[in-house]
Amino acid sequence: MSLNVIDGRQLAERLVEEMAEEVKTRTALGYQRPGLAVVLVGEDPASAIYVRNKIRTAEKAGLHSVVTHLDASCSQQALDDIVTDLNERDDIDGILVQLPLPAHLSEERIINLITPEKDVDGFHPMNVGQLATGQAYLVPCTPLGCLEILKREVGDLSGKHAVVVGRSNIVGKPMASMLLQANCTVTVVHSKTVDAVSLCKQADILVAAVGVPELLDSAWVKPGAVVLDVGINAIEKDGKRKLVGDVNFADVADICKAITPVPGGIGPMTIACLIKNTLVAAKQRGVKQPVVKAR
Ligand SMILES: Nc1nc(=O)c2c([nH]1)NC[C@@H]1CN(c3ccc(C(=O)N[C@@H](CCC(=O)O)C(=O)O)cc3)C=[N+]21
Ligand SMILES: [Mg+2]
Repeated sequence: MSLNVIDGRQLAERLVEEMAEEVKTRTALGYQRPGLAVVLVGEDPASAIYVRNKIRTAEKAGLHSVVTHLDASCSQQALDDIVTDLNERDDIDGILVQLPLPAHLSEERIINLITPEKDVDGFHPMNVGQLATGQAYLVPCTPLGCLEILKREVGDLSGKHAVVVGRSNIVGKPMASMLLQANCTVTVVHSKTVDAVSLCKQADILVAAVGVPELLDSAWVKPGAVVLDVGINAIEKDGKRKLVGDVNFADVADICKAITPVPGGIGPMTIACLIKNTLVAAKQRGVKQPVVKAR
């Protein structure tokens, strides 16, 4: 079987270019530039890199962006105040508070505090409920990126057996909702599942989101399956730091129809979908301000 390694970087770049065109058109019509706010608490180096990537991509798309960096020891009240202010700001369409938060801060409280209209992560219970009832508005970026890839690689998903490995609120659960909405037969496999391997082996579409380095090898994959690897795990190999997914790429690559690599697969698509959600939020809010043309 000829192997198809899905180039998430290239696809994401194309999506961002398309969105940049759309932003240009909208601003030319007098709409305010879509605005994305990212809030980072603490000094985790991986989080800092992700936030920088998000802002760089937002700028490529022509968005207005604001980063708020709070000290790791900041109070819940200080974080709440920042979010409340962003909720009210007219120049901000999308708000993302980078997770995980330091242990003394409540993620649940922040997820509930971000106004659903600006919740570009799609984590607010209102947006989760809208997705679950087929009224999707803002949906989580990582599964949305997965769906974009599947639309291109598989086309019509109707009747396909999709197996999602992992049941997090961020990836597994919303991924299962979206696949169900697209008329797949959906199985969710998790740590308490009996015989996960044989269930995965039946998948036409296999989404791995467990956070265990290279857990899924060829025994888990049906020949001809499309495999999406959501995991981003830093491991030591031959004394060097290396990023690997939840799938043993080398072992699986020659039996599947298509596979996303790590890095360069789902990660860049997640960020492209964050920009997409910011545009969705901006259009829904529809803030149009008079344009004063300098001459
Ligand atoms: N509120 C919130 N929303 C998020 O969406 C969110 C979050 N918090 N916290 C952290 C995770 C992680 N995440 C990634 C996004 C892109 C890449 C990405 O682009 N990765 C590249 C490069 C990775 C690298 O070189 O380190 C790749 O896979 O090719 C990775 C990870 C979003 N997250
Ligand atoms: Mg996200």
